[in-house]
Amino acid sequence: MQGLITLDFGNSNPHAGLFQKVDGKWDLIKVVPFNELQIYTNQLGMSANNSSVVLCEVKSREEELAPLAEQGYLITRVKEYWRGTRFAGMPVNYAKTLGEDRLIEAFYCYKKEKIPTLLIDAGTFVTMDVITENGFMGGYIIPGTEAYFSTYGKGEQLKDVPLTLNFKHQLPQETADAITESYSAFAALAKSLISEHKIQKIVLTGGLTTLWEGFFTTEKTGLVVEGHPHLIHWALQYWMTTQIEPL
Ligand SMILES: Nc1ncnc2c1ncn2[C@@H]1O[C@H](COP(=O)(O)OP(=O)(O)O)[C@@H](O)[C@H]1O
Ligand SMILES: CC(C)(COP(=O)(O)O)[C@@H](O)C(=O)NCCC(=O)O
Repeated sequence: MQGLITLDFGNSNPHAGLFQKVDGKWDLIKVVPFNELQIYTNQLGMSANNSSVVLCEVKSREEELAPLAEQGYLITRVKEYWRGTRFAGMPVNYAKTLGEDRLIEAFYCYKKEKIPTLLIDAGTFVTMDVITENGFMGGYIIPGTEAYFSTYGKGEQLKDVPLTLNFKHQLPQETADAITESYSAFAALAKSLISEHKIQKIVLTGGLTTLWEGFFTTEKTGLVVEGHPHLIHWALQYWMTTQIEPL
């Protein structure tokens, strides 16, 4: 058996993807919180003898990573291959400060989709990136719902309004709706990107995927909208096995 552990160290919820190559084909066996990784590698018979590790980090967690290095795992880091301008043949029209998560997911879309794609990773922050046959074209960083709605804590009459993430997609006529529905301003930004860049496909990932799906399914746009819950792990697996070492 050959294994690959993909690590996504985002701003919250660091997690790991456990891949195994079975009959020449890579399967994602499980995605687990990083602090439970050891339990599952033991269960699945994965070790430094048969598996390697690939890491995408937006937030450094060196101390938590140390035990893996001590066990002898070879850790490939996306950051060591990202020097700006181009990444594995993909032109990148963005500063070198581009987050590794955005980079690696965009690379996957660039290679797999071949049509103008809007990639939305709705996590702690929401990123909205445009990928075309010309590469990574740029994108926005907007607050995730937790960060966004915490702003209302500054308003005396707004701070205690109970909110549910239930969108009505209508002109609000009471306070809770007026706050909640305002988040759809970001969906309006996505829609303007769609027309400006002739987007044919939207790829959604991250913890808030379902919420974002709701923004696009209320309209008949003719666009393909695809939820890809473990995009980051598949993107890391794809990059690792095609660009770094054909495992
Ligand atoms: N199952 C879920 N249902 C609703 N919200 C979720 C769920 N899982 C995560 N979230 C929300 O998604 C955000 C984190 O998304 P995630 O993609 O895990 O983060 P990161 O971008 O840091 O990796 C948080 O705001 C959290 O509230
Ligand atoms: C934009 C992000 C905060 C998103 O991180 P996430 O919410 O997925 O953890 C991350 O990609 C990041 O820190 N980027 C660096 C700045 C940039 O991409 O321009």
